[in-house]
Amino acid sequence: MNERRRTPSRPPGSRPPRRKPNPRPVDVDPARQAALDTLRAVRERDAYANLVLPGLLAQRRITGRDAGLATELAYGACRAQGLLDAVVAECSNRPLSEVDPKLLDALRLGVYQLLRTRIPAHAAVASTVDIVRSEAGSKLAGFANAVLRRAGELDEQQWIDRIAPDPATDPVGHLAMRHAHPKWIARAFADALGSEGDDLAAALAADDARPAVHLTARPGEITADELAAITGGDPAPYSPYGVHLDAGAGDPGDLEPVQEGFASVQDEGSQLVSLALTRVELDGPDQRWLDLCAGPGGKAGLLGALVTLDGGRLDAVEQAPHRADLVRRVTEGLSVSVHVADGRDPGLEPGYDRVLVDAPCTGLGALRRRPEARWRRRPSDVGDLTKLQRELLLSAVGLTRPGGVVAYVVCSPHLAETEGVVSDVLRRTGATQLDARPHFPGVPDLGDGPGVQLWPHRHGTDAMFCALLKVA
Ligand SMILES: C[S@@+](CC[C@H](N)C(=O)[O-])C[C@H]1O[C@@H](n2cnc3c(N)ncnc32)[C@H](O)[C@@H]1O
Repeated sequence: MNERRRTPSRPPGSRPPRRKPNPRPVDVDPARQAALDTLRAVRERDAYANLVLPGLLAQRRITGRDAGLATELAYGACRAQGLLDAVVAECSNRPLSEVDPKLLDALRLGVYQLLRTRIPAHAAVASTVDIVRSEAGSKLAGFANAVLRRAGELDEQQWIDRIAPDPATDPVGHLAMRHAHPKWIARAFADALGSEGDDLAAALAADDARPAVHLTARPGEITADELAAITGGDPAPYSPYGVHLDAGAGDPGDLEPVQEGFASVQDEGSQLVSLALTRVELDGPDQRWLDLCAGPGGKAGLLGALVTLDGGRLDAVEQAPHRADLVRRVTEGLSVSVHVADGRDPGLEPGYDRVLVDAPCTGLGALRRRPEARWRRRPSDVGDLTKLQRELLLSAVGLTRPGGVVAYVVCSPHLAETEGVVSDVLRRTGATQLDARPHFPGVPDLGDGPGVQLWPHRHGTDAMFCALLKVA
């Protein structure tokens, strides 16, 4: 409040001054408020949108179409943040750094509705301005109104034409803006694909779309056909254990087979790389398997079920105790032992027949499943991670018997995390790299090998990488 206009204090015993009636209370739409609160939690607390929003919806009893709208707005605005900010910056008379962060969250939500939904422009503007007015008063509501009206003068394509770099001189920068990715990530995709054109555009577009939920039918418990029939999903195209559900299907955790442990939520790519490890022909024993980075247990659940059916055993190593607990829960009843240890020196007896290293990575291959991740990751993350990846893979090779096999997996197509790590470890050990492609039967477009890079736009999976190493 302005100091100079402060009301003088009232003399003792006098009647309190009549209060001005409050301005008309603003009806704030609960779906949009939930979306906005999610954006705030992501920005203020580094929260994960897909953990925050379901909690808010349950707490506020937002269901049905409203829940669908809140989800579309929250996840969509998180994904598109860089593009939305560029448009806000164009429409604002002050630099973004001077816009109050809470107001910026609301503007992102408004611009998202204008550019990327079919919500009529007047409703997108009015609902956002209402929220700003209810929280911050008329002055900022006026600012929001002015920015959003300007943003609504062009559609998404026209904004891209105006603000994205020229495709002739900066094709990667152009596609990065068009598909709302940071340029360094678009660059990493371009390097892995060997394309700065249509293939890159298709990869970024697929990465920007809301993905289908994939389930794994637990081997020995239920078949993929049975699981598809129960859940109303479709059997997956490549994994014999996979089922795809619609992107908009409700919370898969509520499905009975998932609650009963017959099925788990797992990207089909994650199933395929686990299966590739099991499909390599081995001479000699095949009873001791190891998962060196097991939490939260997606791959350990599948490998554990398969090795149990074969009469063998899986050791599952995880450094973080709470994630090791998740692995224990997923693998209950299977021949699996969970160890809380550092995979670089887990203190286990060497001589494993098959070893999986699903190393911590940038996660650039699963950005479509984590709405805010692309704006949170930094290029500097890559260096620290590749060092850890190399150390874990070296440890895995050391723990594997001669003639045994190691699968090195990351959910990233970044060449430093994929081929860079593998070629370095091959150089330092006597291991040889196998052609992984025959171990992905029926999967098309696997490139020149020997490693396999899966892609959302080609395979409908996360962009997982898999290299298979035979130990000398
Ligand atoms: C990519 S995730 C593994 C995902 C898991 N395989 C699945 O399918 O659910 C990598 C895991 O490695 C764990 N981790 C990180 N550093 C580790 C280390 N030095 N040794 C063992 N595990 C580690 C992380 O806590 C994380 O749970």
